[in-house]
Amino acid sequence: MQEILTVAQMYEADRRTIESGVRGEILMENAGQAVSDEIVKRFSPRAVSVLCGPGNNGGDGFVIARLLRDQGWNVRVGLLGDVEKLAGDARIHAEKWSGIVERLSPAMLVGADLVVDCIFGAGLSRDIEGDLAVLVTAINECPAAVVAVDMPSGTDGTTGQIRGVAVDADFTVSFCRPKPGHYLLPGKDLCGQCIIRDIGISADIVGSLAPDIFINTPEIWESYIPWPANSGHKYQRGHVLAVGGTHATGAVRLAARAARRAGAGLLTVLAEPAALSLYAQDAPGVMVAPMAKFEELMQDPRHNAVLIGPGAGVGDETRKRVIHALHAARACVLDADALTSFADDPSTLFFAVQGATVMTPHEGEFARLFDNLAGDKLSRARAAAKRSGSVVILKGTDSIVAAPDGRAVINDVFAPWLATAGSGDVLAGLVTGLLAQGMPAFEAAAMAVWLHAQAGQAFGPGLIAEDIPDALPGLLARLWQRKAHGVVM
Ligand SMILES: NC(=O)C1=CN([C@@H]2O[C@H](COP(=O)(O)OP(=O)(O)OC[C@H]3O[C@@H](n4cnc5c(N)ncnc54)[C@H](OP(=O)(O)O)[C@@H]3O)[C@@H](O)[C@H]2O)[C@@H](O)CC1
Ligand SMILES: Nc1ncnc2c1ncn2[C@@H]1O[C@H](COP(=O)(O)OP(=O)(O)O)[C@@H](O)[C@H]1O
Ligand SMILES: [K+]
Repeated sequence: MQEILTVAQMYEADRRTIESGVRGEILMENAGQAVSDEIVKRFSPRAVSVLCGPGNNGGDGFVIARLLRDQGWNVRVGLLGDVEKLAGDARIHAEKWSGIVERLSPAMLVGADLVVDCIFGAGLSRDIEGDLAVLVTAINECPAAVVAVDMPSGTDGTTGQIRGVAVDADFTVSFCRPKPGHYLLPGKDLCGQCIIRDIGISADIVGSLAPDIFINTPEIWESYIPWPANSGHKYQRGHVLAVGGTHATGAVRLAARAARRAGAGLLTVLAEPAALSLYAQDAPGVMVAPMAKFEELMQDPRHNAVLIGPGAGVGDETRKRVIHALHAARACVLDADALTSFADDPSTLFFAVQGATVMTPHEGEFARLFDNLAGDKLSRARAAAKRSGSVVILKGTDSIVAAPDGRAVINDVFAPWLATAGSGDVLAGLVTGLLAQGMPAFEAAAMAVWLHAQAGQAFGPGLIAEDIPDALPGLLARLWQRKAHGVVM
């Protein structure tokens, strides 16, 4: 599992490592070595300016400068403040640098082919302002390639937010484990390629911090995938009830296809008489029933998963069905209109949550339901999961899946092609299809986000929502191969 550590956890890992007998000076040497290795891998010797701040991020810079100069590079070093004011490991390494230390200013960029940003890392504590802001803007405007150490200066490691201004790096080398800010926007974009290097902090020490944020990889959920048994039949793969709207019928048709592709054994769309034939004619494998039968069908325990929201319409009818499904303790996926219908009274919705429930808001829907939650995306998603008692998928490029018990994953797959109408409906269907087969809510939500992102990335330009369900068999086959034969993805 690829753990993500908050900045506070990273400092604690550092502290415990030093307490266990590894000197901080060595960790800093290892950090500088890791960055200089990554630089040398990518560039031939050239004019490099290493820009150092007043803390340990700057200390890393002095190590990088020394190691590059030892390999024949033409290195300039600039420092914010005086060497005499540096403390601890940064001071030790600054004193090992025998070259000139210039004042940190945009003049450092003149003639540089490569800039190493060691101004601020994890210790960024306020907005970058004044002359420093001018310097950061100059870094972003100069033609040199930019390597950020730990974090692009100005990007908050925990939130990914810009504090004033931030360096826009070509690549970022960080240490031990990534921080949320490496994956949350805009941090993710500012990092460029993100490389995480070991610097001597053990896996045991990382484990002792009980990390509960992870990158969304198959290791998180693959052991929960409900693969059908050889002796299985369709009723063991769950029966989805999908509440279809009368007007925007495409939404549930997309969701239904995704739920079936995800493996749901049966799926029935409920709709008003005016729309019933549209759903019936859409795909031969879909069953339909009149909406008037909703409550009756809900009495049959075989109808074990319910999708409400895409194209459902905002209002009383949708509210009633949501509450009914939640009270019946069915696995529920609530999306779009099912969420917006509770904008005026979210606590009634949260109070009704009992069984496996997944809410899939985009930022707009999220704001309607959780209007007083502020802060970064990860914290808001986690707080929303706690408050609602449901698994929350807060969608976007950096989709978060958060569980009420505190676990969270962040999507790390770039797939901008997914920003297309109907793509969220497909995601909701995918989650429902997995829940119907008995997959636990957090794992089902995380797997659905992964499949969705992988499908988007694999299909690439030209993707429309209809393509996503049809990309699933290939991805599922890869997961199956991985289980059956240990094939690496
Ligand atoms: N385990 C690991 O990962 C390891 C990490 N290591 C490295 O250590 C780095 C963390 O070092 P760090 O704690 O010294 O913090 P750092 O980022 O240098 O900044 C603090 C300084 O900046 C100042 N300052 C802050 N914001 C400011 C602003 N807006 N405008 C102006 N000033 C501002 C702040 O001032 P203060 O708030 O105290 O007034 C303080 O002086 C980490 O990123 C990694 O590179 C490795 O060496 C080894 C192992
Ligand atoms: N730039 C992007 N990169 C990756 N995924 C994206 C991007 N923009 C949107 N998505 C994904 O596409 C889906 C869009 O959902 P939503 O906004 O509900 O659309 P719709 O209502 O049209 O179906 C979400 O799963 C979201 O995570
Ligand atoms: K930095």
